[in-house]
Amino acid sequence: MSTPAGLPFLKGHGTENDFVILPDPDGALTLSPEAVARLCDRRAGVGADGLLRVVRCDALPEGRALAGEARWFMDYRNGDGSVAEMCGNGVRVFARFLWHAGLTEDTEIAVGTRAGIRTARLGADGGVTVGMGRAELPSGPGGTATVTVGERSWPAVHVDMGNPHAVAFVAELDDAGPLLEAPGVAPAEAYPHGTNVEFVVDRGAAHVALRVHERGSGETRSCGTGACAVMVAAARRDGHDPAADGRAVTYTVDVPGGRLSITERADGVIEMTGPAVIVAEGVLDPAWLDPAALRA
Ligand SMILES: N[C@@H](CCC[C@H](N)C(=O)O)C(=O)O
Repeated sequence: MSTPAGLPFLKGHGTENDFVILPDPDGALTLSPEAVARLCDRRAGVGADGLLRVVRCDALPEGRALAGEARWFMDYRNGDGSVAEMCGNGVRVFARFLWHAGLTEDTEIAVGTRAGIRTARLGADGGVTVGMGRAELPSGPGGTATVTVGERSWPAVHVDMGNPHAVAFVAELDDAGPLLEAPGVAPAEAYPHGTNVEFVVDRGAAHVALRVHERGSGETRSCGTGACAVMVAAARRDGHDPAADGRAVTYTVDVPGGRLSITERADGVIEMTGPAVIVAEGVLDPAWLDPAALRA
């Protein structure tokens, strides 16, 4: 009697924001939120903040419009199984995976995402630089918000990096407490689909540190889009606006899991550089997760 083959997977991280990577070039898998949450479960599953499904752009309805610009689509899911538009650390790990798996020979790789094309450049030192697009800072009532944890509240800046962020400058990173639940954010209408929340302190000139509570994942050790949102909020606060004054600016952003270097170029495009690591690869036991259940 032959045993059914299990599903191949990899595990990777970028500044300790960790991911289950599921190669699915032909888009044959149907990933329910429950299946994703099970895979990302840190006790009963593989364990991760999120999941990166690797699909050809032309094999996925959401990717088809991007197929002329990118071969691969990053289908990103949060640890609770919800879908998100973008994941900055994820794009670096995704690009590293494509190279690792021999799916590309290019060191500059266009990746399709729900927020559009992101281009990753693999460095010889293991670092990856990603063109993250331009930040949007909505003006008007939705441009600022109030973030609340327990009894404490802070004003926050709304920054859109393809996905939503509320950036709050605080005196100490511990001020927000253990972040066991999603911080409250008001007005709710500013974030109709929920938001990621970053707490930020200064470490020096053009150098900040953050903690993050990610929508759909909880507190994580890093968030690439969050770090970019923080960089932009800090730059505007410090009087820098490259797209307006033509002068690029670079910030160091420390996250609990490492360090990112983020530049806002004179054309307003944000570039983020940081590590991307493939940790392990293996096969899911078919007795634990029957691949047929994902191909239904
Ligand atoms: N960790 C990611 C962001 C993942 C998506 C986020 N939780 C959301 O729901 O928008 C990053 O590195 O950017």
